[in-house]
Amino acid sequence: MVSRVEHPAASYKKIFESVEELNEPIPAVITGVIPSWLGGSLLRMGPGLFEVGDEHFQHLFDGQALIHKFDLKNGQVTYYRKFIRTDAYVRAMTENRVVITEFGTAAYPDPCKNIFSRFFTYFRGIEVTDNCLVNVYPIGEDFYAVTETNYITKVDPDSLETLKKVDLCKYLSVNGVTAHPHTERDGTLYNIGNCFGKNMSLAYNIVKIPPVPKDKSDPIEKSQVLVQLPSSERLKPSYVHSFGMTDNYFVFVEQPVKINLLKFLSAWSFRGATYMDCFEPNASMGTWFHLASKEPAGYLSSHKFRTSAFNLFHHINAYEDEGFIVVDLCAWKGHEFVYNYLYLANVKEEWEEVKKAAARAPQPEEDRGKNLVSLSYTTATAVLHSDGTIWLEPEVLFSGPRQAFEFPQINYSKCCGKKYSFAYGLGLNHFIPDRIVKLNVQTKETWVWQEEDSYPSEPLFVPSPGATEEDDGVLLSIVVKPGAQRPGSLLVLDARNLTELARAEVNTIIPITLHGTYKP
Ligand SMILES: CCCCCCCCCCCCCCCC(=O)OC/C=C(C)/C=C/C=C(C)/C=C/C1=C(C)CCCC1(C)C
Ligand SMILES: [Fe+2]
Repeated sequence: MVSRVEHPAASYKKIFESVEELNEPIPAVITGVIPSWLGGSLLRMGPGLFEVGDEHFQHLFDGQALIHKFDLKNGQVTYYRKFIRTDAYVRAMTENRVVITEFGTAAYPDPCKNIFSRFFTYFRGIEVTDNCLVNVYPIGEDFYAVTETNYITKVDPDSLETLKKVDLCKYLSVNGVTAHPHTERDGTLYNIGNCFGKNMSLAYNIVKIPPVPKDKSDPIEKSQVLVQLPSSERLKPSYVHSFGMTDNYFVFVEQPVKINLLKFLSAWSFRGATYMDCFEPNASMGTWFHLASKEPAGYLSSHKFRTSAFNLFHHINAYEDEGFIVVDLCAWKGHEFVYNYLYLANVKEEWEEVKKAAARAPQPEEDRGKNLVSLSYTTATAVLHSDGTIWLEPEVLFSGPRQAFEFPQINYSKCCGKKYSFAYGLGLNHFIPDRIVKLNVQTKETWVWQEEDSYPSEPLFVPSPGATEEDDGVLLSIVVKPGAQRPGSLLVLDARNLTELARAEVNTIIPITLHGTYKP
């Protein structure tokens, strides 16, 4: 699956540019045949506004949250999008400037205010962003657009209207949770987040939101902390973007990208500080794996699993087999933070510059290990050392120079936490998304969908009704082809071999989307 594709025209810049929301859904022009059983909505989140007034957002994860929807019904498709009315968005629109500090862009006090109110603005404390550009998923019967802070935003999945802002701190002892919860068949939802505990102690809390109660009340009100995991450093928790879940265990990977809490708490009183300024690498800790049992919930503190340094954003899947826990991840070798390379100025460079920057960044490839684990199908190793630590070496499932397999998806309803064969992902070519990949995690066989000057998004797997095979279903991805007559499209691929079944094209550019949900 190693791509040799080049992008000299740099048309990928278009997916990092602002667009307007739509007043009503627009019909798409369909080629091919959309399976008749495929009726529902593809909901996705991403940044859609990259500047306000004369101020530009700096980082890929700063643009204001835009929700996208492709509706599929009776073989017809429409496309719709709306900006989420977060406080960050509404206040930016009202004041025509960045009002709330984003991940990599600082807000400055209003220059029109007098010196006293500007002074007090500095000391009002941290105004945490609610810019929910990362993902949208259901909690009970409701849908929420989310980032990684304590604020999540309830949205109407039909009209895309913003309904209400919810502060998770009211219900849970966390400073934020990931945008990648796990959901069980009955609707129970698990997530993980940093918690700056008592006496400045730090921990990661795994939290649980139950299914909708019989009285139909809001399940978020019944949230609870299930288990607490310790931080390797007292004042520096690691950045956490996702976690793994098997039938009986939670898997938390503590990566060497640290949040310096002192910097975090003090940085905000200085002009121009952002979340990005509070991260720092730990060059000596490597990467720590933590396990917690689900039932009864408890941290397994006697197990000290360690491996060499990598950045981790996305778990692919984890499962138990013959007494082992197999954990599949998208890893980036090294301790330097990959997000340092995702400033908009970098990803909007000309192609040769994009390639040079990606060559300096942590690499998605890994080295091969020795076969000491007794599972017949893996070369991954786990070696017990005299100090009680267990040193892990991975088996590399895919590796290519500056070619990442990222934004992984699986047949979630069938395979989450279970032994499985197929992962689907977005192929990043020097950070530019330019192909869709299917990977057989057992045999390492790959399949690729790729088209010239086309930039796809994370492919979501939708199973065929009554399917018995793991890969019997379709992949849905938003593809942007900037030079085309109808540059935005919904692509429907046969998940068995990545052949195109249909595409539904609209006459608008669709900016980059990060994650989303298919609502049947
Ligand atoms: C789709 C194509 C992408 C093209 C480029 C991608 C390059 C790929 C690099 C690897 C994959 C990265 C995946 C990341 C995906 C993502 O969605 O990230 C978005 C994350 C955001 C917006 C995180 C925001 C987090 C915040 C504001 C956290 C705040 C906090 C702290 C830092 C400390 C604790 C408190 C608090 C407030 C929670
Ligand atoms: Fe993510």
